[in-house]
Amino acid sequence: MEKIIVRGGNRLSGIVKVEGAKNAVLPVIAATLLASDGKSVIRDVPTLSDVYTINEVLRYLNAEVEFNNNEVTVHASRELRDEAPFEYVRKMRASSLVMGSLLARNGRARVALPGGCAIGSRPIDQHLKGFEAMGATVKVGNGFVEAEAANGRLHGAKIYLDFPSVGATENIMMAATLAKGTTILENVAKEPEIVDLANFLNKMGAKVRGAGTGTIKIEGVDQLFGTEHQIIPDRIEAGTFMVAAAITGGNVLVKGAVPEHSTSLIAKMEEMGVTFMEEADGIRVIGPEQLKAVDIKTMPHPGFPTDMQSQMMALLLHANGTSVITETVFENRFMHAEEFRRMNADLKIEGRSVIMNGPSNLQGAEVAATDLRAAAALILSGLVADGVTRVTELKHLDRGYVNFHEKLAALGADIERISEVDETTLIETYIKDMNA
Ligand SMILES: CC(=O)N[C@H]1[C@@H](OP(=O)(O)OP(=O)(O)OC[C@H]2O[C@@H](n3ccc(=O)[nH]c3=O)[C@H](O)[C@@H]2O)O[C@H](CO)[C@@H](O)[C@@H]1O
Ligand SMILES: C=C(OP(=O)(O)O)C(=O)O
Repeated sequence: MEKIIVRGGNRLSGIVKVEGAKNAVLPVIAATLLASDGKSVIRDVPTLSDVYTINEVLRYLNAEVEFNNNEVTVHASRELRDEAPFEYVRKMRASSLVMGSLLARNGRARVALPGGCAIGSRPIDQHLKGFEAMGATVKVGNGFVEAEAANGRLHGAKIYLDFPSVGATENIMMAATLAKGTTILENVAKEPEIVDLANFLNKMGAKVRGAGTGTIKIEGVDQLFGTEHQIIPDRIEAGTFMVAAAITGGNVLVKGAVPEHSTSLIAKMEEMGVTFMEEADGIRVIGPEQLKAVDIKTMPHPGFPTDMQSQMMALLLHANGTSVITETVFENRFMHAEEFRRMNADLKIEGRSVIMNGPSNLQGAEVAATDLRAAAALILSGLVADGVTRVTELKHLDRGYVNFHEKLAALGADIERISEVDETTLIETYIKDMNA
């Protein structure tokens, strides 16, 4: 079993470079399927397990995919298969983002239902509502969603999302690019990753307007073409390193971080006493001697991002006073709270809120990551806990962070990643050797 081992107490200083955004690159790679002519070249692609998974999905669908030196190249001009099986969607929910592209390209798509995960039930009803409005017949059965466009092509429609879902906005936007007529999508997600996808689609020849606002208008075109694109920096990875600097009272330049992508996070951390300085190539973050308690409510962008909620919990546990975090985006994104409690955190869960009395006298312990952000958050707490923290279930961390422990070590953290052979494996090997 792999573990990250952190010994708390070091202040971080230096420079850390942010990777391309996971949540931008996954929909962009899914969108490359829309190009029936030419190759797409995507730059600044992070070497994350999720990227390898989406590449495998595309290969299964009959696209040619290469991934070298942070560059993904996709040729999708051959005839594509219609189906994304469960083995991929189970590994990564975002695999369901190929549905919009497949439906647009092939007029038909069959994709395994993603199901829930550690942070909530995560239905895709809003994606399906959009496809139906555009003329698709949608059937759900045997663990799959099957959608088929009448006469093989979707048509434009006016669609109002019940909630500004990131995935639904992306999936419907991709489906609408090749539809006949104009689609008007209202109450959409406004995340920077939506804008990045729209920019990519437009470079492919699509006509998408309004990304980043509450209404997106997509005029369907007859064909899309491969193009080149550089992925935006990962604002959640950047935010995680901002918290790392702040929690240790350190001084770190987060290179590549875009201030406008992290407005709500920076505002909250400033309220806590953290200093931010915009520099030519990033944001410098300076942690105070003592952090102040604040309240946080997660919201769709430009509100406070749910993907920074667990890292902020680590920071608030270290702050002076009572803080409340309210999670409004996912109904069950507090699994990490129990792990923090194992580190002696003083916190109480009340419905959708967690109340913390800080500063907690955090103690090192063995804790298990429950999702990718929880993994990062537990490591952040380990940076200031008394003694040694061991974090397990690192497969979650590898979905969203490239060389996380190495980047922290370069900033001065006492951290290593080890591979421990567990006792059962040792006994099994011993018995095998005895019998040989
Ligand atoms: C790969 C990717 O980009 N993942 C991000 C994306 O996930 P994802 O696209 O799955 O998140 P959504 O914005 O769709 O989900 C937000 C909420 O809406 C609900 N919902 C969503 C769709 C739907 O059809 N019906 C429905 O009820 C979900 O259950 C959830 O409670 O946005 C989330 C919210 O910022 C982030 O935490 C994820 O990191
Ligand atoms: C929840 C996240 O990702 P996903 O939607 O891919 O599970 C995340 O990036 O924090």
